[in-house]
Amino acid sequence: MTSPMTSAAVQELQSLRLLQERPRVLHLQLHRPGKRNALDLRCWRELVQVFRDIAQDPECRAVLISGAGAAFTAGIDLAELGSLLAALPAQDAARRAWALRRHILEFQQSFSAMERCPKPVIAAVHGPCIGAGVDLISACDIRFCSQDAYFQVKEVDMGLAADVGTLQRLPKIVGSQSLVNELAFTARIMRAPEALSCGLVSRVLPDKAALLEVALEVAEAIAARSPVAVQGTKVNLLYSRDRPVSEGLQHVATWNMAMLQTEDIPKSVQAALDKKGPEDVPFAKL
Ligand SMILES: CCC/C=C/C=C/C(=O)SCCNC(=O)CCNC(=O)[C@H](O)C(C)(C)COP(=O)(O)OP(=O)(O)OC[C@H]1O[C@@H](n2cnc3c(N)ncnc32)[C@H](O)[C@@H]1OP(=O)(O)O
Repeated sequence: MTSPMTSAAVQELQSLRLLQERPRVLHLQLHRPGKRNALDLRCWRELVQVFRDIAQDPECRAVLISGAGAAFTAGIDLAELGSLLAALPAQDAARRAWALRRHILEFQQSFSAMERCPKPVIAAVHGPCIGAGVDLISACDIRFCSQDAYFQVKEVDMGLAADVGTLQRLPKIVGSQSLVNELAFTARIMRAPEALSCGLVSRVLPDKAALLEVALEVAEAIAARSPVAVQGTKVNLLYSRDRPVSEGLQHVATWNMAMLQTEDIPKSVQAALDKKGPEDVPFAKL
């Protein structure tokens, strides 16, 4: 079963690479290994397009994101960041500010598209995950890493406040606001064991090969389940994250007044009665 996402349009990706190694699972690689997968403008744009396409792709039910080569990512491409700042309109502060605001909102779109995509996204981090890399993984649904991974909210060392999601999402992932504040104020490197203990990642694997294998297995397990159930779960978890419990409950009631009518429920119930698992049920595409 090949996803439409592995078709011609996707072959044109340059800073990303899209692989299909398991049925119904897409594996997106940050793919500038010679530059430690530094996120260039092409990459930021390709991320938006890829996740918009994945959201619409009925063959894809889960996504894995990893880094090619020696790093997950070295963060924003610093050479390009310099050029972008140098190219701002010279004559007027208001116009420079307006142009910058537009750029920042565009950068934010890349990770928001990933977060809004109803298919669960698993980040598999090995080696350095720096600056915008932390923003990126904060927008993912599940984070695993290898023993050699490290995480750094590096923006403060570059003279800026992080502005593409870390400051907004990380406190909701990591239980301790004090820890987030410390990491963001000091750019201290956090290694895999601490990332596990504070909840940034939920598993640490010995090396990259084991990491990718486990991440693909989990993606496959997600993809085997009812897409109505899984995607409804992601949408409602995200909705509820930023709202009071009462609003989340209203939302899921309204959601499920439509979705409980799915054929996936009787199929799943019958499978359970027959002592079969969801892997044995042929759920229709969504
Ligand atoms: C509106 C803005 C929104 C976004 C803001 C985001 C901000 C951030 O992301 S702040 C963080 C920026 N990143 C960094 O400060 C990391 C810089 N890189 C490193 O510290 C090291 O490269 C790293 C520890 C990741 C890996 O070290 P290693 O020894 O393995 O490799 P290097 O020899 O240093 O690098 C290999 C080639 O990659 C190029 N490169 C590395 N990082 C970047 C980068 N961020 N941008 C552009 N290019 C990068 C490096 O120059 C080498 O290239 P070459 O000399 O051509 O071989």
